Amino acid sequence: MELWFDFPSVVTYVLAAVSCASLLILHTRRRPRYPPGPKGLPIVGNLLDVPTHNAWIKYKQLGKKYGSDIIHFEVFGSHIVVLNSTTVARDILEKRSQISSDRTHSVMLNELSGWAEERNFGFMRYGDGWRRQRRLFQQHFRRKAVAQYHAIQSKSVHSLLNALLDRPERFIANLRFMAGSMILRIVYGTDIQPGDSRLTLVEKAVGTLVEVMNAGVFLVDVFPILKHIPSWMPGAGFKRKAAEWKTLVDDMYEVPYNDFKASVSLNVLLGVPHRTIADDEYNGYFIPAGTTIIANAWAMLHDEERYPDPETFIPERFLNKDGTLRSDACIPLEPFGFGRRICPGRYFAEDIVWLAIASILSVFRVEPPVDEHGEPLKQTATFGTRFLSAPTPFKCCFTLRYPEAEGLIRASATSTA
Ligand code: HEM
Repeated sequence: MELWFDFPSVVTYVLAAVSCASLLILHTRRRPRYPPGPKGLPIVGNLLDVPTHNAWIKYKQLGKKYGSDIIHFEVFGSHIVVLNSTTVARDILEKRSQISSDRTHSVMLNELSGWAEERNFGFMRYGDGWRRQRRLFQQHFRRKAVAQYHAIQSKSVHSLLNALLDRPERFIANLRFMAGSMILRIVYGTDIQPGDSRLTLVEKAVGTLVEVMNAGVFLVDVFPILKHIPSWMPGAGFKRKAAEWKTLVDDMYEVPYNDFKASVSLNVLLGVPHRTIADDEYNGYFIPAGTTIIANAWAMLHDEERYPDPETFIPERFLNKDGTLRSDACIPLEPFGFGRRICPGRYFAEDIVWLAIASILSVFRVEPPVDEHGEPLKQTATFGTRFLSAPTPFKCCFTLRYPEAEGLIRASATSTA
């Protein structure tokens, strides 16, 4: 794990030394029985064991190593618990949701970088304020309410098909534009064109969120008192960086545009961490109040017992021998989180993902590109290794399934424009 801090000043040293001394005292006390995990070092604990790249894969490997679906880390006295199976995640985040639905307050993220809790209830601490916001949101996005967006969703998908016909090589940009422009139509009734500068601004601002999440541990989150050191001091590089990020985030919130961000962060392999608000015991393990809980959705969806050979694309795994859908096949909910904080946008998301995939496949054959001998080029699926992982750029061809498809695509794009 990276420690994000540049050359410390004398003040920083003194503050850190005092806090380290307290941590050392705590460390030497009798240790409760936490879930298994790597043995940490004095004071810093598991700082060097918490992975920052491909964390979902490493958490699963550690779970196997310790023979447990639940693993534990301690960093500077703060506890982190990772849940690698759906059963454990349901037990802790659903059955005990009254104590496991809080969010961690991060000085770096929520105070210094502009991602204030009041700007997005996804960051809000568990309580009445969050409850009010969530209720309001759900009125517009619950299962029955999302039908009102189907016309806009169809219109966006029709424009997407048209864009795929004109610029198939830009398929990733086309998909991102569909998501962003659709949210704008729904929330503000605004139509935008590809390349709109506000869209670029939002993408940059969301990038800062990813950077904060990726950076590892910020000392200011371990010792919040450091937020008071002036930005010009040596050791305050994190404050200068945060000020840069905050400028972008503030700009984004100034334009009526920020809801776009929900649509760009689709691949949340580790969910959004929860935090516990009371001491708990699970299967004989102690989980103290204030523990950060990470649900490893990737590990759950790569469970070999549920999905044999999980890395291979085998759609038939969901079908009966006669080609009909298996009665126990269902859309896995793990990517949308758990319990009281489960993604309230999931019905909307499921509908648009289904509509886009079904529409693309009904008019296009999506295939790998071919080499000079007409043989399909072999491509390995690789993904980003850090928080919000997306597939690394790859090539594919969109070919019309039948000649009349072009007319259909053009006509539907014009009729819904
Ligand atoms: C495939 C698309 C999506 C995925 C995979 C996804 C995933 C997630 C996850 C993992 C969480 C955290 C859940 C937890 O804490 O346990 C979350 C929260 C949230 N999502 Fe989504 N999401 C998607 C689309 C959307 C959309 C389209 C919207 C808006 C229309 C949305 C709005 C929210 C909000 C407001 C929260 C915060 C909920 C809270 O903290 O109470 N999401 N999402």
